[in-house]
This record gives sequence, C-alpha cells and structure tokens, in this order.
Amino acid sequence: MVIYPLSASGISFRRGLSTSASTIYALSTAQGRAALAVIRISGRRSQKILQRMTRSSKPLPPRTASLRRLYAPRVTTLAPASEILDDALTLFFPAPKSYTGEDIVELHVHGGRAVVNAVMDAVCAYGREAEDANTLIESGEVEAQVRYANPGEFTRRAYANFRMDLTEVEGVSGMIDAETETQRIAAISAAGGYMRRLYNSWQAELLEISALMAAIIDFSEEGYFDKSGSLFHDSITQTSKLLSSIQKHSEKIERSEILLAGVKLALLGPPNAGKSSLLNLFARRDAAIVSTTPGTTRDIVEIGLELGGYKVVLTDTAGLRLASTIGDVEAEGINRAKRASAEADVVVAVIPAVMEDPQWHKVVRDEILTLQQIGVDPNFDDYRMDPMPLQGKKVIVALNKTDLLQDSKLELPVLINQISKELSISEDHIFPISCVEGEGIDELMQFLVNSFEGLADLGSDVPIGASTRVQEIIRNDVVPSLQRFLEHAQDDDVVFASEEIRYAADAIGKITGQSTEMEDVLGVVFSRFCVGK
Ligand SMILES: Nc1nc2c(ncn2[C@@H]2O[C@H](COP(=O)(O)OP(=O)(O)OP(=O)(O)O)[C@@H](O)[C@H]2O)c(=O)[nH]1
Repeated sequence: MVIYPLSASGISFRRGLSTSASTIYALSTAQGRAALAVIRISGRRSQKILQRMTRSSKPLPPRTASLRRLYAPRVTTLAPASEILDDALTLFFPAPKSYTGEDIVELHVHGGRAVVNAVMDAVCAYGREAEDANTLIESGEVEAQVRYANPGEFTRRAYANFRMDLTEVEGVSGMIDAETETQRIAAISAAGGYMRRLYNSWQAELLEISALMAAIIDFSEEGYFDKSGSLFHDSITQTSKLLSSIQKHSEKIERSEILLAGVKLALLGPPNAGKSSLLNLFARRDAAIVSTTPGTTRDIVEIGLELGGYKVVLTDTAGLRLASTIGDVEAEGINRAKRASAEADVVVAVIPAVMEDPQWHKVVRDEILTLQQIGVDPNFDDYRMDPMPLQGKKVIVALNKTDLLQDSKLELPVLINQISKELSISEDHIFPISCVEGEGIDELMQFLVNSFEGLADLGSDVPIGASTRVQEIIRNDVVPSLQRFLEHAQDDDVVFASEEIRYAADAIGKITGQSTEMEDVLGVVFSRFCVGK
C-alpha cells in the first residue's frame, strides 16, 4: 500500500483503503436557484446520517430511489413544522460498489438556496452527533468526522479506492468541461475506461517483454535463453509492433486535438463584403459591428461557438485593400487579417456578388491564391506588407449580397464560373448567400461542418481526448524509450535494452496512476476539479 501526498490540497491518502477518516458532503449540482439540487455524502457515516435525517429505524435499501421526508436535528425552538427540511428523493450506494468506493448517499432536494443550506447544515450536525466526532489521522492532526468536500475529492477517493485510474479521472473532468458533442464523445471514451484498458494492455505487454529480457540476462549462460536465439528476436518484433501502435495512437490524439481545441475558421475578404454580418449570423448574435462604412473592422474579432457539434473559433478580419490607399492602423489590421487566415484551419472568403471597387478584387484574389499555395506573381507586392510562410488552406467562398443581383438566375452561374476559374476553386466550394435575407447560410454551414470532419482525418474513428500530461508522457517518455530499446537490441545490448523496456512500462504507469512517484501528477490532475465531483 502506498501513501500519496497530494501537493494540490496538502492532504495525504492511501490508495487501497476502503474507507477514509472523514465523511465528506457537498452540493454536486450548480449553485443558485434551480428545480432540483443533489447533495452527496460519502464516507462511513453517510448511511447513519441518512437514517437519522429520515428518522428511519432501518437502513435504506441499497440502490433504490425512495421519496423520504428529511428532518432537522431536534434543536429548534420553533414550531414542529420547522423540523421538516424537505421531501427528497434519497439513494444509498453501499461500499465498495459506489462512485467513491465508500458508502454514498445522494439527496435530491428542491433547488432553493435555503433548502440546500438547511439540508447541508443538518448533514453536518447529524454527522457530528456521534461520540467519535473527530478522528486522529496519520499525521497526528485531528480531522472532523464530517466536513464539506474539497474540489474533486469524491473523484480523488474513487481513485484512492481503485474505482478508477487517472485516465478515467481525466475523462470525468473532460465530461464536466465538455461543451460540444465532439468533446463529449472524446471524454466518454476515457471516462468509460477505454484508455485504461488500452494503456494497461500496453503495460502488460511491456512487462512480459521485460520478464523475457530478465530471463535472457539471468540464464543466458545456462543456454536456456540466448540473445542470439528466437526469443530475443521475438521480443524485438513484439516491441516494434507495439511502438508502431503507440505512435499511431499518439497521431490520432494529435489529429483529434484540432476538433477538441476548436477548428480555427477565418473570414477574409474585401471591405464591406459582409464578413461581420456573416459572423453575426453564425454566432446568432451581434458580436461584430456591421456598417456601410468600408474598413469598419480594423482588428481581429474572435468568438468561440459550436457548429454542428464542433467547437469553432471564428475570426472576423479587416477587409483587404491596397496598401497605397490606407493609413497605418488599417494596414496593421490587414496584416493581422492575413496572419489569422494563415493560421486558420479553414478560410471562408467572403466576396460580394457586386464588387464596389475592382481594385480590391485583385488584392483578395491574390491573397486567396497565396493561401492555397498556388503561387502569386512575385513582382506584385503592393499589399504584401508582411510576408510570412503560408500553408495550403481549405478555402471556401461565400458569394454574398446575391440579393443585389438584377437577375440572379442568369448572373449567378456566370459569376460562380468566373470566380472558380480566377481562384482555382471548385464550383462546389462557392456558396451564393445573402446575409440580409438569410439565403444560403444553412447550406454554407452544413458544408463547413462536413469539412471539419475531414480535417482531423479520423475516418470512422471517434476522436480521442487525452490530456497534455498523457500526450507528453507518450511523446517524451514511452516512444523514445522504445526507440532506444530497438537501438540497443540492434547492438545486441540486452542489459540496456531491458532497462528501456522497464522505463517505458513505468512511464505508462504514470499515465494510469500506478507509478509510485505520483505526487506532482496527482496535483495536476485534481487541481481542475470542482467541488461535489
Ligand atoms: N444587400 C446586402 N447587404 C449586405 C449583405 N450583407 C451585408 N450587407 C451590408 O453590407 C455592409 C457591410 O457589411 P459588414 O458585415 O459590416 O461588412 P464587412 O465585410 O465586415 O466590412 P468591413 O468591416 O469594412 O471589412 C452593411 O451595410 C451590411 O448591412 C447582403 O447579403 N446583402
């Protein structure tokens, strides 16, 4: 049994103890007025508290929801009615098959602040009624038998009692933070134990190889195991296969990142094209100023939103126009617009169907061509105030203000054909829209959502959410040590090779929380939790 001091909270605990010194309670739902609130109690006194609170002579049946009247401790001088706290749905989950691995009680009470406060006061009072109200904990300090939980303490106890490993803990944290469908899907695979099973299988395989290497080292002289023999070569083949799956897994995490952190989408185009109007339609609110004055947007306007289940960071930029026609402030705005487009995953070029100034046309065209890496006339550098390395971008055209066309049926096909040729963009990537009339917006959004799916290139795989901590351990510890194993093995250096395998296995132990050097790791993992979880 190992004691893990937690640097985040300063509390030490043993992993593997079925009960902790104190019983903890907390409001697990959000603070504030609501229809319902859930108060959770975990620890060895929770069942007694529930019995006293419900004035029930027998323990409540496990895992059964029952409607009970909750009573305050008999200390009130008010009328008997004041002893009634609430009528609540109560649940009892006995240890060890509960979230924390301890006895847990859940009280689903009415969500008014006064109700919640009164019930929590009563939990505390009932808990402290017992003769052994305080306990001496390992450090020699006295700890209250019943107290309000620290952030993440329920989950921390679940980890301490082997109810979950660290990847599941991080998955729970991901579920709490998930804002989009993609984030939820990525988090549930970790919370549901998929990552734990995968990493444990890697570790088991490594331990098997490690045992084999130890045997080769110890018994090579007896002739049972030999580094020139097939067992050694089998372990090399096994390790390279494992390394390749670990590298694939790591790449998949990186590709998932784009969807989890948010797809960067930039709006680019000439002044007055309707970029801010389109941003407002995407955001369903007035996030950017819309004005008839060209050049209204001087700086980057960035908003976070959800499109079709994907997190998107949408950027509205200053309209592009010739440097010779503008002042310093606008020129800087245009530089920033180009930078934002260069950094974006997808660029929507907003081009008005009726161009007010043909000069802007050339500026916008050249910028879009550059973004697509189709080369620009190297002599044309009038607007290129701040050249920078650009990567090929997915560019989609929103052909706006189609409501201004005299005869859109006739004019649109000609315009689309012309833009497609000039910008080397497929006609399927040009969407006629009208921000004023709301025409074509849904089709554009749907196309964007479909293209986000392709960005991560995950095929039919679901995105994987892994914390930076996990990614770093895989990238900096697991993969390099397996690569070093293969190098040593090539040189027939069994001793060094064997050390690398053990190092890799230990690094995986750090991912799941089975390593003995866990203080810092635990501090990082639990510091992001809220109270009640
Ligand atoms: N007729 C028509 N007018 C539009 C449409 N979309 C935007 N406008 C108008 O065009 C003007 C400029 O719109 P904005 O959204 O501010 O354009 P912008 O591209 O952000 O402009 P800058 O900030 O100058 O770069 C405003 O008067 C809008 O009401 C449209 O689809 N049809």
